[in-house]
Amino acid sequence: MKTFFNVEDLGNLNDALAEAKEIKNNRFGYQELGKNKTLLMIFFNNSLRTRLSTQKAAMNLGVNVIVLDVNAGAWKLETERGVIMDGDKSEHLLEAIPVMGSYCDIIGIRSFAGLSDRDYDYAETIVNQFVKYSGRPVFAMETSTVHPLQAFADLFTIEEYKQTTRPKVVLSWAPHCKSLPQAVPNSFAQWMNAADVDFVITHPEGYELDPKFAGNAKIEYNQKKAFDNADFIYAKNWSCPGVTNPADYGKIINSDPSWTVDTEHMSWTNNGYFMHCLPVRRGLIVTDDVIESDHSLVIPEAANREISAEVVIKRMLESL
Ligand SMILES: CCC[C@H](NC(C)=O)C(=O)O
Ligand SMILES: NC(=O)OP(=O)(O)O
Repeated sequence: MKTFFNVEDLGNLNDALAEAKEIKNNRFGYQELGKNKTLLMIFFNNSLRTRLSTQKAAMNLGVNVIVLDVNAGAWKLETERGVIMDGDKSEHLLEAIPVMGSYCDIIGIRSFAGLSDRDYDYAETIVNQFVKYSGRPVFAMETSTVHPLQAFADLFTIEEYKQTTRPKVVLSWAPHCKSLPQAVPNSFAQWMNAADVDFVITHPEGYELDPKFAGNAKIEYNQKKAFDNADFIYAKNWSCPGVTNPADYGKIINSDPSWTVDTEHMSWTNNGYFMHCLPVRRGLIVTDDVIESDHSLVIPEAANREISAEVVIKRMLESL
């Protein structure tokens, strides 16, 4: 596996979920694979779960880990070609990338969407240069448009907790005070569409996800109807994806607090579980009672990030 950005990169999804279950019970069983191998984790943005779980996963596999926070210690990087570098950027990405690639065997990268230029973000301009110029396998640790390690862990968690063969899973928008990327909902939708679940997306008008990710999912603009009889509620904020109105890309076009998930919302479900990728802003996305309830899965969901990362790194090691 040379890149991990989309669900299809794992091949058969049921096989990948079975491998995750096996690794969860035997996470130290493959340490020979990582002997004398190095993972370079590159962060252009903050992280808690991804930073810790991916390092842990690599260490489980016997892999050496280097973590680089590009904006804290490295040279400020120019990402555009054809510019005269007489500003505050000392190094160009096109030198930095192959240099970084020379120190490692596998690269993980986090580079969030800028949320100002939709074409630039949705072309994955930054990350695709790492794929092209590093000479190494590259996996996403949340890029402009995807967060597959999160979605893999989310689906694995649903498989662990589902009470029926084909559960109803609802991706619900919720309000936020900042413009957030679409990467998490994009990947969640992509992976749910590939899984054996009854998938519904609910959000105010104008927040339609890119069709590349929303696929054939049912879109329900009435949140209460969407929650009806749901088994899993996956709450997340995202800024306007610019699908219905490109001029609104990256903007907050709705702040309606009635979309905040509270106990009444959860009463509409089939005694459903609450999920969120974290970090979460209580009082905006979800109330304290819901996220602290015995049907909140946010902690086991975060713990499963170690497992999704270990499957991906293991597969990349096996293909070196
Ligand atoms: C895992 C989530 C990362 C990011 N969240 C924030 C707060 O920037 C997002 O919404 O994409
Ligand atoms: N869910 C997730 O990726 O969390 P971090 O942004 O803290 O890594």
